[in-house]
Amino acid sequence: MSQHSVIEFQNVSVSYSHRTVLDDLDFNLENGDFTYLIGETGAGKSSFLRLIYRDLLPDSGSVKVAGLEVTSLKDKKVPHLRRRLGIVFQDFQLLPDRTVYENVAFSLKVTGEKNSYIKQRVLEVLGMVGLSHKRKNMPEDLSGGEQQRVVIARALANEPRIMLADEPTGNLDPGASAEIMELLKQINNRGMAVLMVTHDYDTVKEYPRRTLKLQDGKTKEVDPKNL
Ligand SMILES: Nc1ncnc2c1ncn2[C@@H]1O[C@H](COP(=O)(O)OP(=O)(O)OP(=O)(O)O)[C@@H](O)[C@H]1O
Repeated sequence: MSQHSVIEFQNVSVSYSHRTVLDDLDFNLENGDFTYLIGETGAGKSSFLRLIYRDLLPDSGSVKVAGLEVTSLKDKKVPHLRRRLGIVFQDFQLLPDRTVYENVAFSLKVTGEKNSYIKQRVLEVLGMVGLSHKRKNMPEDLSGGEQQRVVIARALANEPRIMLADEPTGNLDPGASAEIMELLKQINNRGMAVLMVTHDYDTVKEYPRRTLKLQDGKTKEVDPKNL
């Protein structure tokens, strides 16, 4: 793994019942990169992300994430890997019966942090996403964009090195999408690598970054302005 890489795939292949989804693929995400992963429905974007947080093992090849070889990682080390990742997915929803504060605190409690640290850190990350004043509210009191910002705060709480975002602007109106993109940009400017799966080409054009298109099992770099 190069000194600067935070994710490195080498010769990665994934097939489901004889359908090859990723085909001898190489991929590299460097420290501080911001990369979009695009591709048609069924191209394999979710499978690509699942490899990174060890929800899926490849049929062959090597997957290195934040210095760990994921393919040979013991089960008990998987939480250790996931703490190095901030995960912002549409299906990682907030707990509806807990306040905003508790939703963010939860991810720190499971790692066994001290209460005094948890309090300080939760207020810090809620401040970063501009939602300290909503800490006592329930998720249902928040707009979709605000809820997504809480999800981002929760993902930031453990100070991950890499942010994985799957369609973070998927269900949001343009104003809320812009807020989420500004936030991801800020997070990236602070040095965190961001890998974002999206179908939202308007956002990609507005915030152009390295864009990889997944097609026929491989990634190809495309010009984000010509999508
Ligand atoms: N567990 C599975 N068993 C069998 N086939 C699967 C499985 N998971 C995914 N597939 C198939 O593999 C292909 C890639 O799926 P994947 O979800 O990775 O694509 P995607 O690019 O994320 O799609 P979308 O944009 O619709 O979310 C699809 O044809 C899908 O039906």
